[in-house]
Amino acid sequence: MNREQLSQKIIDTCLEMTRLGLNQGTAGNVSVRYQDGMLITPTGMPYEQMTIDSIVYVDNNGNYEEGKLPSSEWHFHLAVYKARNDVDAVVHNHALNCAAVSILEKSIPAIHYMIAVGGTDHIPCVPYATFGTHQLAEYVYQGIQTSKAILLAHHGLIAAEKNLDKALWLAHEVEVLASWYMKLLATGLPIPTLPAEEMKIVLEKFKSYGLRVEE
Ligand SMILES: C[C@H](O)[C@@H](O)[C@@H](O)C(=O)COP(=O)(O)O
Ligand SMILES: [Zn+2]
Repeated sequence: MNREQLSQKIIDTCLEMTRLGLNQGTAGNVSVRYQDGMLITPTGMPYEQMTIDSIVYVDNNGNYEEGKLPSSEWHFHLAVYKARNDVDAVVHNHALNCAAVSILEKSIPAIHYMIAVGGTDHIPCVPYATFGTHQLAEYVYQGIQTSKAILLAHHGLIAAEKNLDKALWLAHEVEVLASWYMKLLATGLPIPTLPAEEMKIVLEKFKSYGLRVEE
């Protein structure tokens, strides 16, 4: 895809993220790897107002186009691309249940085999740091190496995948997992989790599972 097509795809992904109930207001941001950097949503702009000209190119050194302001979270988007060669798209949101679990500063354990969507047996929660900082990007850099989906304490979710469709799909799956976990926590009962051996089997099966969003 060329820059215009990728920019339109970013906007469509943002709008779909809101339609799925995964975000609100101007929270969240979306990027794709592009040339020697990435294309990313602008800061503080409602998704409905974005045009392809609003999307900002940021190079791998953090330089961006004059007259445009990229998302305040461009540091952590670049950190994801630096940490993982196997992903080309990043979605960040403040989805209700993901944010709720992140406020508890908890990772989501293996409550359901679908926890394997991130590539490991839990969805990690990285420590809190102020939005838009190098410290937050550093926590993201560490956490995203373990899992393609991570919670940011007292903030929200990051999901990274091969393309935007897959990244949004992953974000949606993790929000469902987070909603189950919040319901389970509310019961006050002990929460059983799947054993590590079973999760190893599921993780292996997921490598060739065919019903995930096509590339
Ligand atoms: C304060 C921001 O909303 C922050 O939470 C950021 O993480 C976010 O989600 C949206 O910021 P941008 O509009 O700068 O992408
Ligand atoms: Zn945010």
